[in-house]
Amino acid sequence: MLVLKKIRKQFDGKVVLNGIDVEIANGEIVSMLGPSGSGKTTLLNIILGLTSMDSGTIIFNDKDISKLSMKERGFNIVFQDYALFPNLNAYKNIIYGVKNRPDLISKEELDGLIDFLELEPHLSKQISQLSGGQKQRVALARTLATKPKILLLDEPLSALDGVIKETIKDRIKAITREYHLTTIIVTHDPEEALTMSDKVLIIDQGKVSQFGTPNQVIHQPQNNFVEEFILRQLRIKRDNIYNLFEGCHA
Ligand SMILES: Nc1ncnc2c1ncn2[C@@H]1O[C@H](COP(=O)(O)OP(=O)(O)OP(=O)(O)O)[C@@H](O)[C@H]1O
Repeated sequence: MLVLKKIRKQFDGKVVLNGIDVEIANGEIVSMLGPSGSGKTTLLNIILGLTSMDSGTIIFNDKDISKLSMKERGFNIVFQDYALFPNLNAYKNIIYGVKNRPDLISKEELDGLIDFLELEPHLSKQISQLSGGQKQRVALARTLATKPKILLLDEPLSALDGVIKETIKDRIKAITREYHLTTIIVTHDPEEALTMSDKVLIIDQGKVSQFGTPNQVIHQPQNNFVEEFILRQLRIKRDNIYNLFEGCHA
């Protein structure tokens, strides 16, 4: 279990996280949802160990990891822009973090991962030759190859559209279930959060606005912000689609 206790963070005197308390069970997929600037990426980076917090405690499987370095924590992230190495082909990108670590992942496991993400046909391609969805899968494979104890994804679907988005969504869900991997996803899209996760962590002005299952968020919004920000956006989306169909019949 990952326990965040009273996490606080300021940048240049501006409070970004104002006492975040959350418990995430092992194997759970949690989406962090909130408007732009609400502190989602900051919280993700604090969990990763990339950004320091001003105060608070992070407990992972009963151990206080607050002061451990990023490497010692053993979590890993897929960045929003994928951060792939353009001078290396897809395969070299995938094995980048495990090149000299046969103890970490066996050849069979690596092949299994490449197979699961359907990356064989693309292994020798340069990054510039890959589509958005293929880049996303290479980035995912590179991160998963390091066998992270927690997988962190920053806006994993934002650069993708349509069918590719749905495919990647399903694949992320399938792979995290397969590996029983605790996964924390940053998104600003309510639909994405509600359809991808076991729990949704809604952040507003540096505080937890609601933390619950998609069902709880939809049927028991805990406050005005959840009602306005999340449910209103979904209603607008739905109305737009219905209006479109009505337009077709006219
Ligand atoms: N390194 C930094 N130095 C100063 N201010 C920062 C730094 N990183 C983030 N901030 C500020 O902290 C606030 C929260 O940023 P953060 O990136 O965590 O928000 P977010 O919810 O992920 O937003 P978005 O959805 O737009 O990515 C913003 O006002 C941002 O300008």
